[in-house]
Amino acid sequence: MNCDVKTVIAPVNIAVIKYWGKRDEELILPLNDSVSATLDTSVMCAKTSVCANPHFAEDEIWLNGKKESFSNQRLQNCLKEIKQRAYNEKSIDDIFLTWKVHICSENNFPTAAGLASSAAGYACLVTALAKLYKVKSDISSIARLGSGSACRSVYGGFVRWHAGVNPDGSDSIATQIADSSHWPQMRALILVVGDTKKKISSTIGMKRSADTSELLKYRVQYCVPKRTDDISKAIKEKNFGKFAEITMKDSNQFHAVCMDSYPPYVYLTNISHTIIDLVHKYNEISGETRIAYTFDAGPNACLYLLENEVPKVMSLIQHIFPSSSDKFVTGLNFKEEGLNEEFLKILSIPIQAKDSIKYVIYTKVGDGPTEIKDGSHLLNKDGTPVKSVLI
Ligand SMILES: Nc1ncnc2c1ncn2[C@@H]1O[C@H](COP(=O)(O)OP(=O)(O)OP(=O)(O)O)[C@@H](O)[C@H]1O
Ligand SMILES: C[C@@](O)(CCOP(=O)(O)OP(=O)(O)O)CC(=O)O
Repeated sequence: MNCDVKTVIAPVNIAVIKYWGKRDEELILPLNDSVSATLDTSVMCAKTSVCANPHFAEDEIWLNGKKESFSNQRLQNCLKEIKQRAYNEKSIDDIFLTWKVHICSENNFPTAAGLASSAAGYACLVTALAKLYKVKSDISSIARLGSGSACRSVYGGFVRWHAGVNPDGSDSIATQIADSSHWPQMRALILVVGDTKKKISSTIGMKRSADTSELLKYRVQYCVPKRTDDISKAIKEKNFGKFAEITMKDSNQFHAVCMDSYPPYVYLTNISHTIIDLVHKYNEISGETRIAYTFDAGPNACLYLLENEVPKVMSLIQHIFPSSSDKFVTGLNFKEEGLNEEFLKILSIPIQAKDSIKYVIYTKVGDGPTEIKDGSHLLNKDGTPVKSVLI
């Protein structure tokens, strides 16, 4: 029994205008547009293999080496919708759509830890299924059914998710603002403060905010539309100062919405606040905005900055947040830079307890999902997971 295995890798994305709040829970339709940068798959990615066969008894999924239940509604919705699309497009024989599928996926970074694994994971799954069923049209609205933010990982570069107005969600899709080559100096440093599962998931948190926060209503109506247009313009014009200011203000407002919810909930820790303080002081001393921070539903910071700033910022982070790890920084290579004593004095941020930041991922803006054609599948031709992925 041989089947055609399709394998795809897909990126994470980190929003600069945050998606927070749904107008439809089942179709995962957001209250507002959002904007993100897609990060390079050579550093962080999900990898997914899929295959279908008339002899498979049931749909099966293995995630990070473990068999998981296929009863997950979001997973089922994605599969159902991609088959529907294939049927509408007449891209393959109808009989193929009745066969059960096997799916095997793994992330090369922690799952469910606020590092956008669901975004990379569902973008990867839906793209792999689209390859399997030869679906050619835009699939961002199908990735959206897995996790809202996943629709932005379907494209590389800088991406906007349009909230849309149609009740069926047909216009709630992602489009590219600029591709990955547009702003080649743009870099991201992910400062991992905690990589354990968060107490309040994004799904639960944003529901509570949509139900109770007055500030969220104000944000959706008055702040996000202007910010979204302004940041798209800043990206197109490569205006880092503007890009950074909007990014930080939007992150701060999102976390203020969490506090404005009832009961309130908090994702940022003291270390997150020290990072915020550090960035503002750094920018102030520099006389211009050279670093932006943004925080998702967790304590980890994503710093956006330009490549020429990386050596200094990285040395500073290693100085303020000492580590006992010899693998403190992973990802792209960079040169160390000596720190100026005078600069440290003016900065006056105290050195933090060892390992307050667990590790740093250094990456850049990258492309969308890509099919892997070198044969390094996660499924064997008989649909069983390859041995090395099982734990
Ligand atoms: N590679 C993958 N393939 C399929 N599903 C995945 C994959 N990776 C993650 N998921 C799904 O996403 C869930 C984790 O999503 P969750 O939103 O809790 O965490 P996160 O995406 O890491 O954090 P955040 O959305 O706040 O950035 C997993 O439990 C799983 O259902
Ligand atoms: C803070 C965020 O990262 C929230 C992401 O929320 P999810 O996309 O994980 O939520 P669901 O649609 O319920 O799966 C902001 C963002 O990525 O825009």
